[in-house]
Parts: sequence; C-alpha cells; structure tokens
Amino acid sequence: MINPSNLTSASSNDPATVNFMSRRLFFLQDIQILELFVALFVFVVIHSLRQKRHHGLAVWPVLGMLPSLVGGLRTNMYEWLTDILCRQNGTFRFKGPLFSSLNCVVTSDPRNLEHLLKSKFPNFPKGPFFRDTVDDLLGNGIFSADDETWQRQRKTASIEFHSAKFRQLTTESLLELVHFRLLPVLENSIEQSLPIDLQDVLLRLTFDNVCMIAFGVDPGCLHPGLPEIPFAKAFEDATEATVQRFVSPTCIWKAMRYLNVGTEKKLKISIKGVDEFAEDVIRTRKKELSMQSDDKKQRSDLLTVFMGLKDEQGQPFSDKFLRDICVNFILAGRDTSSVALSWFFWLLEKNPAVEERILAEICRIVGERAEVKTGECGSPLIFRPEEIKKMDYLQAALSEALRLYPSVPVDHKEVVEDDIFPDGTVLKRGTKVIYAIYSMGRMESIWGKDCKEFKPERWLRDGRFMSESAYKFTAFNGGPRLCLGKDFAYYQMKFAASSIIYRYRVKVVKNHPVEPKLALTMYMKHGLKVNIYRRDESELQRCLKRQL
Ligand code: HEM
Repeated sequence: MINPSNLTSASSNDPATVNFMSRRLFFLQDIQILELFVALFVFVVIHSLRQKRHHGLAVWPVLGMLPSLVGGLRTNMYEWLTDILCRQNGTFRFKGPLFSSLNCVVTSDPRNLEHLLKSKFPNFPKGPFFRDTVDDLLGNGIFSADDETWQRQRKTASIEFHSAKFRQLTTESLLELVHFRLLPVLENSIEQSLPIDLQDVLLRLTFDNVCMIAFGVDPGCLHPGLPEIPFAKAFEDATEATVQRFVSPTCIWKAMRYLNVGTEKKLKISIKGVDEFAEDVIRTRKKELSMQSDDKKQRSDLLTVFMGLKDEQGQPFSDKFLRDICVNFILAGRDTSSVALSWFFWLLEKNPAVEERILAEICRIVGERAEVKTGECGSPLIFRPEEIKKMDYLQAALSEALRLYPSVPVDHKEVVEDDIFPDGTVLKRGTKVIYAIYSMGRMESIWGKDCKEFKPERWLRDGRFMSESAYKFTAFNGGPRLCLGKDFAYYQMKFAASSIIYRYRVKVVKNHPVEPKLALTMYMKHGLKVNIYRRDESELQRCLKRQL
C-alpha cells in the first residue's frame, strides 16, 4: 500500500525516487486513459441504449422513460401525452424506471375504451395500485372502491339521484344559489368595478350545491365578500399532492410520507383540513337527526340515507366510511362542473359567434312565454326546468367545452387477468391502464380534421342536441361506472350559464394566463380572472324581437 505522505517527503533528486515517480506517473496516466476509455464506453452504451426508442420515446437505462415524463410535467403533461398518442395511433406502453410502479399502457382508442369500460368491465377494476395511491384522500369512497364496496355505494346513490325528491331538491337549491348568491356576487363586482376569479366563484357555487343536495348542509361559501374557505384550499392542495403520487415511483412517495417531507407533508396537512370539514358535517347531521322528532326524520339527503344503512356485520357505517362518502361526493360534485364551466366561459370569449347563438336560443325560448309575448314580462327572469331542457345549442356548447377540456383529464384501471385490447395491445395481469380522456378530444382519427376547433355544431342534428358514444366522448366515463351526476351536472351548468349569459358579458382580463393544473380534476392553474359587464336592455329587446 502506498502512503501518499511518503511521496511528498521523498527528495526529487533521488534516482530511485525519480524512477518510482516516473513509473507512478505512467501508472496515473494509465488510470486516466483507462478512466477515459471506461467513460467513453459508458457514454457509448448509454447513448446507444438511449437511442433505443420505444413507441417514439427515448428509453434510458435504469430510468426508463422517466426523463421524458419529467419533461412532459414541466410543460403541459396532457399535451405531451396527446402528442405521443397521436403519433402512436392511440396506444403506447410507458416504461418507468427499474423496479418502479410507473409501467403502464396509455390509450385513447375508443375501441379499447369500450372494451375496458363495458365489454370486459370485471377485468378492469380501479385496482389496488389506484386505491393505495388515493387512499389518504378518498379512502373507500365510490371513486376508489371496487366490487361489493363500490356496488353498495353505487346502488344507494343511484336510487337517490334518480328520485323525484332529488330532482326537486336540485331545482330548488340551484334557484336559491344562482339567483340569491351567484348573480348578487357578479352584480357586486360590476358595482365595485373589480375583476373576479370566475373559477373560484363557480367552485363556491358547486360546493354549496353539492353540500346542500348530498348532505343537507349549507356551507354558505358563495356570498358577496367571498369569505375565506379553509376547506377549499385544503381540498385543492390535497388533490394536487395526490396526483404527484401518480407520477412518482411508489417507493419514493412512500419514503417521503414516512419522513413527512415535500408534497407528502403538504398532503398530510391538507387532509387534516379536509377531514375536519367532513367530520363537522357528519357530527352536525347526527346531532340534528337525534334532536328531530320521528316524523321529521324523513330527510332524504345522501348522507342521511347512508347513516341509516348497515355494513356487512350489521353495524351502522363507521364515521370514517361516512367521511369517505362525503369527500368523494364533494370531489364528484364540486370540482367537475365548476372547472367545466370555467373552460366554457373562456372558450366563449374566444368564440363570440357561439355566444351570440346561445343568447339567440335563450331569447327564442324566453320569447315563448305568454307574458313576454304580451309584453308584460316582469323581472327577475328565472328559467324553468322545461326551458332549460330545450336549450340544445347551449348543451352542445357545454359538451364541446368538455370534449376539449374534460374535467377528469385522465383515468385509471388495472388488469385482473391477461387480456388483449381490440387494437392488439397485449395486457398482462396487473398492468396499469391509463385512458387519456383529454387526448381523445384532440385526435383527428376520432373527431376529424377540425378536432381542435370549438364547434358546438358538431353535436347538433337538425338543430337538436345528439349525444355521442361514451367511448368516443368519455368526459362522463362510460359503462357501469358512468357518471352518476351527468344529468344533474348538465342541468346545473345550463341553469348557471344561461342565467349569466342572458344578463352579462364575461370578459377575461387582458393577459391573464390560462393553463391547466396537474390535479385530479382540470382546474385552471391561475383561476379565471374576468370582468363582468351588464348586457344592454336594448340588446336583449332586439334579440327577443328577432326571435318572436
Ligand atoms: C361536468 C360535470 C361532471 C363531469 C365531467 C363528471 C365526470 C365523471 C367521471 C369521468 C367519472 C368517472 C370517474 C372514475 O371512475 O374515476 C364520474 C363519476 C362519478 N360522478 Fe361525475 N362528473 C360530473 C359531475 C358530477 C356531479 C355534479 C356529481 C354529483 C353530484 C357526480 C357524481 C359522480 C359519481 C357519484 C361518480 C362515481 C360513479 C361510479 O364510480 O360508479 N358527477 N364523473
């Protein structure tokens, strides 16, 4: 063993030392040359391996396609996916790093969607990976559950959602929320000449609404002055941090959770805020029920219905399970319709001709009222359910917004038994399948050359709205797990949108940046800052006269 201190202490004139040093120098040079060769070899190997492209994406040794994914995450992840899917005819296999959980098949092929959502539904549950990833936020709720646990919630909620009582409740709550809260908030912003964040306002509307219809409580978020809602912030942070888990190797986020650092720390804090709200709702509901006389115990909101049911052991559902039900329904009812409406209003401003057609349709429908025909129309004008139903062009425009900006941009399934997709993709048991709903709306092969254009007309046949196959337009999912709130969502969006459009012009603040946020639902990352302007009475009169 050579001690480096011996070298420095030796005299450089000593021939033995000179000899030793020159040999040492050659030795060092050898090492450098060797290192150079090794480095060159490694570079060539890595480079040649990197050149190995799979489905058009570079595959790196050990890291797989992770570097490409990181690149995608830094720009617009949904556009990145769309680019690859368009190049690969609708399906590709993502290779994650070695020993990671990120391997999956990504598809946007309608034939594959029909296969996994309907024809072979039992072979494609949400699966243990999805449940494990969303467990802290969604627990055993309807979005993450499979089999019995899912079926039970689906059946109970489905009976509730299709009841006449529910329809009446939704009509009444929307009328209250839109006319006595939403419109006054918009008026307030006009009077103060201040822009508002329309996405925030709509999230408040749908949050109050879902709490009223599903849990029988009124959180009162939508009020002039827009009070700070700690739950809302906690909920948004929690969905954002949960999505980070899907794009990180499982061992990494689990280690972060164990160490309570980074996004996992944020998730833990935000889930505490979410839990506090849900627990408060459950406590209040239980207290109210225990204080009500028997004849008043007929409340039929979803939470009360679940509180009256028993689990497999014949016991009432635990508070934890009731909490999961609450959180899942808030996610389903609050985030989806509000973000859809935000993208809709943004698209509308870019397409003034569409706005004109919607207004003309509203005027035509309003014009059919006897009191309008005789000129005795008093204000305020409140749309009736049968009038909302007739708004076909508005429904087409909302569907078109959802096609381009689906509220749930990607979704997830897991393969139970080996299978083959109709497009020939081989699926091994345990494979994760991502279906890219956002990308589906932007594929020429599905929607034609004008797929990127906002054209409500593509949804109309002889002026009537015509729905598309759920496996082509998958914004509401399809098969046995089709969105339970679809009809309610359309009613809510049409009622709110028509009430706004009839009275106001919505103008996005100049240079306000608009881009999607990476979360479970497609929030606008910076909200939607808008100015609201009242429509001229004369403009409405002209429009009404034209339609009469
Ligand atoms: C524009 C509005 C909406 C859109 C785009 C939408 C979309 C979706 C999608 C894509 C799913 C499937 C999620 C999954 O399985 O991972 C879903 C499921 C569901 N949605 Fe909606 N939704 C909307 C509004 C609503 C509303 C307002 C409610 C209720 C208040 C609701 C209740 C549900 C429920 C309960 C499920 C779970 C169905 C199941 O797994 O069996 N949705 N929705």
